Amino acid sequence: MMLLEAKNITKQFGGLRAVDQVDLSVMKGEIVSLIGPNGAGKTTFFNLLTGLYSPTFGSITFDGKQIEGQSPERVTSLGMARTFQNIRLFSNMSVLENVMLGMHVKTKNGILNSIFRTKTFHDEERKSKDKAIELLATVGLEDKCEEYAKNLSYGEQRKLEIVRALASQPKLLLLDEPAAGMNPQETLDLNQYISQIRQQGITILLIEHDMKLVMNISDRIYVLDHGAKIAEGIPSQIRNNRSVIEAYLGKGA
Ligand SMILES: Nc1ncnc2c1ncn2[C@@H]1O[C@H](COP(=O)(O)OP(=O)(O)OP(=O)(O)O)[C@@H](O)[C@H]1O
Repeated sequence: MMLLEAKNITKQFGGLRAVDQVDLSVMKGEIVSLIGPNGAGKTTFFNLLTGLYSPTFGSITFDGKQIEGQSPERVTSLGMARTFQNIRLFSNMSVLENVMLGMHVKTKNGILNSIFRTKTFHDEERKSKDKAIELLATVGLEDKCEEYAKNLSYGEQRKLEIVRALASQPKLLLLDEPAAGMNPQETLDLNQYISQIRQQGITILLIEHDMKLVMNISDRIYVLDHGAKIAEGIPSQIRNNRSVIEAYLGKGA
């Protein structure tokens, strides 16, 4: 079943076409990677999917609904969550609070329940807290609930960002360079963790520069260069694709 279908997506910044007529689709349950040299348009494409930018042209269908140009809050509430290339945690809040904030979109607590601190409010808070601890335990961070996010190691902060995204119970998780700055062991752990997330029924779209991780984990790969899609296929097809090799290494490679 198709979960995400982007058609003819184009984003123009003044004279620059950062994304140029890209078609991309993701089936439910897949792990799909989006790769390409620096400046290829990958993050811009994520920003278009998640509502941070509106496309200049093109349509995006997610879980049967048109979402192009919708607000990030609306897109999150429909079941899409993401992490960022540069970690965006609330560094002066605790690990637990960071995850609970990610959950906010799904809790039933309305403004009145929050103001009057009703029984519903307390019940919901308790449920959210238990769920957050359960999620943190999947990455071994349950003992660090009360730590400030800023005191976690870099690898732990990356994991916390993923957990926070998962807290909104997404159907589709977008990961923007999750292995950036990780050592080989942390990258191996991440590989396993992403596979576990998929086993829970969550579909994954990944931007990543670590080719070992990409080739290992992806069902399919899309390659962008200068905003345009230059290849798509399974890992073995992409590894041997002439245009892809040239995009990374230059013509004559
Ligand atoms: N808000 C913006 N305004 C103007 N130009 C932008 C904007 N955002 C991105 N760009 C430009 O669009 C192009 C694509 O950038 P983008 O960050 O999407 O590439 P990327 O593939 O994610 O690169 P990297 O791998 O280095 O993160 C670049 O030339 C960038 O300078």
